[in-house]
Amino acid sequence: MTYRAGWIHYTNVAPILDPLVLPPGVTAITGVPTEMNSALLSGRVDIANISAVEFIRHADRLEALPDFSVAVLGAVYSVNLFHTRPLEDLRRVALTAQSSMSVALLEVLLRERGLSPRLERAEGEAEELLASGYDGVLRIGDSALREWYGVAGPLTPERSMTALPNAARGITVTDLAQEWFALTGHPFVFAVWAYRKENPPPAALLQAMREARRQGLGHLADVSARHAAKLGLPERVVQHYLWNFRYHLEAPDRLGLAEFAALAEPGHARLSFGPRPGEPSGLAAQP
Ligand SMILES: C=C(O[C@@H]1C=C(C(=O)O)C=C[C@H]1O)C(=O)O
Repeated sequence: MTYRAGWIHYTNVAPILDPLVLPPGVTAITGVPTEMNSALLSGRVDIANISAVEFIRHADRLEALPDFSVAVLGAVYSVNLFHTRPLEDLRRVALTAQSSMSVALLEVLLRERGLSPRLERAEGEAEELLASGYDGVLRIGDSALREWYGVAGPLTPERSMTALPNAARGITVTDLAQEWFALTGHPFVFAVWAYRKENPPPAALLQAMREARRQGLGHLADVSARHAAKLGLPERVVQHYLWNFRYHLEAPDRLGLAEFAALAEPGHARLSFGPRPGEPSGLAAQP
């Protein structure tokens, strides 16, 4: 029987997905996070890298791979609130329909500051939406990275990624993962690789994914060069962007995930993870 995968194929997953050779009997489709979240939950695919908040919300039905994540400690550069007023004065914020995780993160961050602007779904370029009456716009993924660089760039020999300004032309960019780090001191996990508990992936797929990640991270300059050309961004930007991700769901990532789960979805079911490589079976330890 065929095992069906669903991949969110943003640039941040390229170090795992670009070199991936699917084993026989496994097929794959691609889409944005909200599409892959619903494809997994409705049974159209058997495994997907999904918004971590959906894994938390459906922890009774889903299990996650123990060693795969899209996480960061500090800035992420591609989950951004673009705004024209200070956070405290925001009235209307446009949310992207592509994301479930960043919306949940924004809600937690606003709640922690006692803020409650109106949140509405609206698609389009951040600058256009800001010109059309929104004072905040949440964007994720490749377009958010590009739009961030449009505000913060250009990179010069003297100015590294971390020295770029976070405001220009009246637009401030607030990086939500950086805000999470300021609040908790922990990494933020955007995505995990989840499957329905009764239908775990074949060992050959796991092996292929781990091999692909080794290849991708081992040749990060090549992966970055390819994607920099596609995105129209300098190689140095994409290299820093990709180097900055944490792809192994390590102990600090799980701590951040558990902390987010407690804040965003109190009362959620216990999170379960598949056996770590080399472990015979059963659930891996909780943080
Ligand atoms: C950091 C990002 O991570 C992605 C953001 C997601 C979301 O917001 O729901 C889901 C999967 C992640 O791969 C990004 O694409 O900018």
